[in-house]
Amino acid sequence: MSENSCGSSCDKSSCEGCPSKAQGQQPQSLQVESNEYSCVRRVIGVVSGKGGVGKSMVTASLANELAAKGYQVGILDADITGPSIPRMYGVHGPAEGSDMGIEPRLTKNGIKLMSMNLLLPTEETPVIWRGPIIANIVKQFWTDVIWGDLDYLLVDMPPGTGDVPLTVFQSLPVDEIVVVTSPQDLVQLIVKKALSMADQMKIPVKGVVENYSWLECPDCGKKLYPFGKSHLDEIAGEEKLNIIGRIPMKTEFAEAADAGEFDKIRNPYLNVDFE
Ligand SMILES: Nc1ncnc2c1ncn2[C@@H]1O[C@H](COP(=O)(O)OP(=O)(O)OP(=O)(O)O)[C@@H](O)[C@H]1O
Repeated sequence: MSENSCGSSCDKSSCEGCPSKAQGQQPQSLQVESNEYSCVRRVIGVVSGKGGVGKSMVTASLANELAAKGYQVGILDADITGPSIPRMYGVHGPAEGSDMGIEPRLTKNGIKLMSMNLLLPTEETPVIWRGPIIANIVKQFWTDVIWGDLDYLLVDMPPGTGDVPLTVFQSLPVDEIVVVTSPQDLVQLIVKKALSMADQMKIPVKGVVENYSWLECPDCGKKLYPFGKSHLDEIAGEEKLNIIGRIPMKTEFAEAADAGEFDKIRNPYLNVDFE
């Protein structure tokens, strides 16, 4: 595992020269600076052109696989109106703050989390805010949260290509994106929109993950394709995309997420050789 430039103890002076600092200083950039006690080596945005493809499950699976490889990993839940990451890990708020910033919460497998759900009075409280306020909260998750030393910060992006994802792309130094899709015709078109947005923002695409690729019959073991034929190979070929994984529908994934025990989940369908 490569060292990040911050060294082991992260303070203001040691963070000078860290990638997460330098990018914020680019001229004419809309990017905001990370918290002074954060040293984040790589920021990976997990996006989908639309909701309902299991983006949060894929984000958490990628985080688990990277953490299992020994990397320091964080998840910034930028899905402000539909935050689901803390619940999946059984992590509850309130997150605590100090003069230094807001402390992320830790999952049982050592992943740092920040999400709107950790700041709300109750987890059922709805977030009924307009886009600019939501986008500002996401910025604060970068500027005010004490991420410390991280090899990877995975950003669970809000679905779609609207105002909030746009601001997130512009404000955070997203190094690469992972696109999550499912095997439906309509999704193919929507993936192209997500790719086109990344292209316009000049953010490289690390690869694509297809979720809900198949379902195994519990009786005969036969593979069933409830969402129809996959178009992943076609789209990956056309767009020259790296396929990171094809994930089947598995009851254990949904059960672990519902039970707040997603830290126990390993996802052998993902290839996270990210270096
Ligand atoms: N491959 C899968 N097998 C079984 N359950 C899954 C799978 N992928 C997602 N789920 C479950 O489906 C539900 C919705 O998934 P998730 O919250 O990740 O995505 P989403 O809400 O569809 O996506 P988004 O974050 O794009 O709104 C969750 O309970 C999750 O655990």
